[in-house]
Amino acid sequence: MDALERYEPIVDDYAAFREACERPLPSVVRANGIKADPDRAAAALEDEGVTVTRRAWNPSILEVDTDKPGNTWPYFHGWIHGQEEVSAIPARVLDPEPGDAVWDACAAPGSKTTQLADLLDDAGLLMANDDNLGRLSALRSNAERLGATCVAVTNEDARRFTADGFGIDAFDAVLADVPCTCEGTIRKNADALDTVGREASLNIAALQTDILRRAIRLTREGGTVVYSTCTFAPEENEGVIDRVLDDEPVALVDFDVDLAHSPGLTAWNGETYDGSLTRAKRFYPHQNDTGGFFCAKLEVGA
Ligand SMILES: C[S@@+](CC[C@H](N)C(=O)[O-])C[C@H]1O[C@@H](n2cnc3c(N)ncnc32)[C@H](O)[C@@H]1O
Repeated sequence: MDALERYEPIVDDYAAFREACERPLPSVVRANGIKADPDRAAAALEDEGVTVTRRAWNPSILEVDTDKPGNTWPYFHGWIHGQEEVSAIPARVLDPEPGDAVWDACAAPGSKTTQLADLLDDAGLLMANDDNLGRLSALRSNAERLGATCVAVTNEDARRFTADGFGIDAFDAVLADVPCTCEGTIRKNADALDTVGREASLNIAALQTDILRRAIRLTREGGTVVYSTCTFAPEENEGVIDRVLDDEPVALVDFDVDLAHSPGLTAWNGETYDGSLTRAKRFYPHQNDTGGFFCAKLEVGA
C-alpha cells in the first residue's frame, strides 16, 4: 500500500486522481500587479515567444509553455513570479484591504506574501514571519524583485510570535500557511511521498494546531484567518481545525473560488469532525490539473 491509497474512500474519482499525480504540473506564473497588470505581463512574455493561457478564476494566473519562466525579462523585472496555481488560492480567500495590518505566520519563500502585498496595493503593514532564516533570505529577495515595500520580515517561531513591539494590538487578517507533509506537491517532487503517512501527519498536527491557535489569538474580533496546507491528510487539515473550533472563538465561513473542488470532510478514520467543516475546500490534482491543496476561512468572534 502506498501513502495515497488511504485516500481512495474520500476522493471523488480515485483513478483520475492517481493518474494526475503521475503527470508533471503545467508551468504557471502569477502576474505581479505591483509592477505590471496581467495583460502587460502576458504581452511581455508573448514578445519573448512564450505562449500564455489565462485562467478564468484568477486573471493574474498565467500558464506558460516554458518550464523556465525565470529566464525571461518579465521575471527579472519583477512583473511575474513562479507560483503554483493552487498556491494562489489562500491570499485571494484572505482578501485583505489596502491599509490592513496582515500577519503571514509561515511566510517563506514568500509566494503568498508577495501576492498579499499585491492585493494590498502595497499599502498597509504585512508582517512576514518564518522560523527558517535561510528561507527568509529567499523571501527578502522575492519581495525586493517584486517591489513589495509594505513587507516587514521577522524570524520567530510562529507559536510564540507577538506583535507588541510593532505597535499592533491585533491583525485584521492572518494567513496560516502551515508546514505540512506536502503530499500535494507530488507532481513537482517525486520524493514527496517518501516520509508521509498517518504517523507523520499526526506528528506535525500538534505544531499546525499551535500555529493556528496563535493566528486566531493575534486577529482582531471580526478579522479573518485563512488556514492552508498542500497535503491531502485529514489529520493536518480538518482534524486541526476541528480541534480549534472546540475551544477558540472562531467559526468557519463560506468562500467562493471558481475552481473544481471537494468539500472538507466531516468524518475520517473513525473520527467525526464539526459539520461546518464542509465549508473548507479540498483541491485534488485531477480536478483542475494542479497540485493538491486544502484551504479554510475562519472568522474570529468575541
Ligand atoms: C508551506 S511553507 C510556507 C510557504 C509560503 N507561505 C509561501 O507561500 O511561499 C511553511 C513554512 O513554515 C515554516 N515554519 C515551520 N515551522 C515554523 C514555526 N514554528 N514558526 C514559523 N514558521 C515555521 C517553514 O520554514 C516553511 O517556510
